[in-house]
Amino acid sequence: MHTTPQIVFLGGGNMATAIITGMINQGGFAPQQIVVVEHNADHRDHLHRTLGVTAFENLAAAVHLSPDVWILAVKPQSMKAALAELSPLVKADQVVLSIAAGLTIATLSEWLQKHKKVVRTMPNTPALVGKGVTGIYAPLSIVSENEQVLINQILLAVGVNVWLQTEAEIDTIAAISGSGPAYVFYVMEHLTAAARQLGFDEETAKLLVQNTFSGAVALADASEDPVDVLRERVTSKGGTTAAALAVFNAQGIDQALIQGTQAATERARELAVELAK
Ligand SMILES: NC(=O)C1=CN([C@@H]2O[C@H](COP(=O)(O)OP(=O)(O)OC[C@H]3O[C@@H](n4cnc5c(N)ncnc54)[C@H](O)[C@@H]3O)[C@@H](O)[C@H]2O)C=CC1
Ligand SMILES: O=C(O)[C@@H]1CCC=N1
Repeated sequence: MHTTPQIVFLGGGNMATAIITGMINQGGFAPQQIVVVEHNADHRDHLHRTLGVTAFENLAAAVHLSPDVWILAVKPQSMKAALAELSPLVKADQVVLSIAAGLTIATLSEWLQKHKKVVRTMPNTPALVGKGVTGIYAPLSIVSENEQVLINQILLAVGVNVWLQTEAEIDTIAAISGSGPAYVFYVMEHLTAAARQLGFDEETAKLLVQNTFSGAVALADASEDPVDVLRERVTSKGGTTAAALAVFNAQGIDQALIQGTQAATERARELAVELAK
């Protein structure tokens, strides 16, 4: 590994930009340590202008690069074509870290001419504001301790990391924290609609819901009590909250959450097969 690690991103869209922003603004990385290969000129300009990183249009312009870590940040559907170009440039001692949903280590390794040091991660979109959760699966026998430290440092720049023991856990973490922001937005969306039905205008409904969510999360963060205790504290006996919760329970919302996350896990497994083609 270089004394000052070098990182190359393949793809410089939303997620790569979020990670690079975190690496430079919070993670202690210098712009000189990072290069991006990105087809889109606007994305390249943005990365160069705002963060000072070098951005190349394609891998042909980047053949001289020899990074410690390649980060795969293109969409899953673009990955096969991207790896066909990348494959000849990857050396055995370099880590290839994927943030793409659904593509297994076996598939990525296959597309990289059996490259061994492949690490798989499952980020989530709050990474865009530095509050992400990233699941990381790195086969520990083939990724050194120094490499693990570097991977941890890169992803800590956009939130918290959870190191997983098996690759199968990437699918279950996808069902919780990967897709989870969508579940939260779903509840926010429908609570906003409920507020509209009760007569609030759009702006007030949004304000009520947004601040109720951020306030409740801040309270849970600040409190040592678990969320069920916090919930009970809001719920007066025979009061309004109890009336609402009785309906939620009767509708089986608790069970729906379990079944929904099971469906997400199953879909992740199916996607792995579909995307491998
Ligand atoms: N768990 C989750 O919620 C999330 C996971 N992800 C994963 O992150 C990855 C990136 O997603 P986004 O940043 O949202 O996508 P994006 O579309 O914003 O960025 C991808 C970029 O790759 C570029 N690109 C495509 N092929 C290329 C190639 N061969 N060489 C160079 N550049 C190329 C495109 O021009 C584009 O700017 C995806 O694989 C996705 O699965 C992203 C967001 C959230
Ligand atoms: O919906 C998806 O398939 C991806 C994985 C986790 C979040 N988005």
